[in-house]
Amino acid sequence: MESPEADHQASLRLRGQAEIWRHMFAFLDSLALKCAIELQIPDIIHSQGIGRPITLSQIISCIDNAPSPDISYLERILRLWLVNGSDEYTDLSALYLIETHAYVVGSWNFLSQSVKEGGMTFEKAFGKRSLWDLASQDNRFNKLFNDGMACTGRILLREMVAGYKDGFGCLRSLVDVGGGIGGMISEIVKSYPHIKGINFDLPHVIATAPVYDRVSHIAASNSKC
Ligand SMILES: C[S@@+](CC[C@H](N)C(=O)[O-])C[C@H]1O[C@@H](n2cnc3c(N)ncnc32)[C@H](O)[C@@H]1O
Repeated sequence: MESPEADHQASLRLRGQAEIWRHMFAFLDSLALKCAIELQIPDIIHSQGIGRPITLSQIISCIDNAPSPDISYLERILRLWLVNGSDEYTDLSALYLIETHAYVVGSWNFLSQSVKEGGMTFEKAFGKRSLWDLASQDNRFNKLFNDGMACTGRILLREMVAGYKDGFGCLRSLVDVGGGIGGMISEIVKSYPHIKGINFDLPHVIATAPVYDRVSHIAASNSKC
């Protein structure tokens, strides 16, 4: 039989190992949730109505562009994931897809290199100075990024307008610098129609911004940031 001290050391080693395994696979929850969002599973379940059960076969039959769907994979994802229902104002799906995108996650793999030799992880991973540079050359990512920003913007803005009631009253115009596609400024001028809104962002972002009443979009003169 081992001594109590040896037992204690062995138990510490095992706990350390378990902790490393936990970190090693922590990404699985994030990526399973990303998969569920990409397949629009929350929307499919939500469209059934709150509290109404839906079978795996019903879910899989509602997934768009699935030429040969595999129900066993769907079952594995749903074992990892629960639905609470969502609404337009609390839905963080678009932001989640940014944060788990290869451009965002990829640069973290260069952290140790940056510690050793300095320089930005993002530049080492992708040869670009910033996420904005990449977005300007990748239309799909540009849309994903702008939609993701707009979804957090809506959530923040709802709280801001509710809590900051008199703060906007004295303003005649308001500029949102780095305002993305203008979601936040458009909501402010909707609640305060006397304000003239200006949305300022990079050209590739402004190019995709919707038209809003009482909001002018202005593109920054160059994309260096
Ligand atoms: C974190 S996002 C915020 C987006 C926006 N506020 C929203 O909530 O939707 C930062 C924004 O700054 C913009 N940006 C970065 N560099 C800029 C620059 N030099 N001039 C203008 N906008 C810039 C990006 O394109 C991006 O839309």
